[in-house]
Amino acid sequence: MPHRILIATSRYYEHITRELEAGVAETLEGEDVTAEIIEVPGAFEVPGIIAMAADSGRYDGYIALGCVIRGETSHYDYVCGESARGLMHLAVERRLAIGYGILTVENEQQALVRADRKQKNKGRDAAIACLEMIKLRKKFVG
Ligand SMILES: Nc1c(NC[C@H](O)[C@H](O)[C@H](O)CO)[nH]c(=O)[nH]c1=O
Ligand SMILES: CC(=O)[C@@H](O)COP(=O)(O)O
Repeated sequence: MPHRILIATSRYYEHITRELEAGVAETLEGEDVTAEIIEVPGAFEVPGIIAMAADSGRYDGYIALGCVIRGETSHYDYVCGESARGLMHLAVERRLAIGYGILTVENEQQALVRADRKQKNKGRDAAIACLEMIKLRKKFVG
């Protein structure tokens, strides 16, 4: 039975998140999984859509993708902090297998390097984490 993965992706910096998605897709290739992408406006909405999807019971794991670039105000801190806190809450309180692929960076150049499959490829890291947490969850939760 293939593992069912939901990729919850922010469209706020689409040219960045598309590259993260490509890193995820490359990593999942050849794995016994099915993957579905759902889009949200920004990183702030990612935990909420995963919570809603988790209520369906249709997925074994989740990959959260996004890109948050610091602006002039404290908004960056809230978007980064609350999206991370929301995902951690889901992982711990609802035992969800989540790979974290939301970039939190100072500028676009830092984001490009981290999304690029030939450089830091953070999409791959998030996919690997999700796969490993799905397997570990089956060991402890069933
Ligand atoms: N500035 C960034 C945002 N801001 C938007 C929020 O995530 C949210 O969609 C909005 O406040 C409406 O609820 N989102 C990112 O993903 N990246 C940013 O750099
Ligand atoms: C991360 C953000 O929300 C940021 O892009 C918003 O920019 P600003 O703080 O200049 O309003």
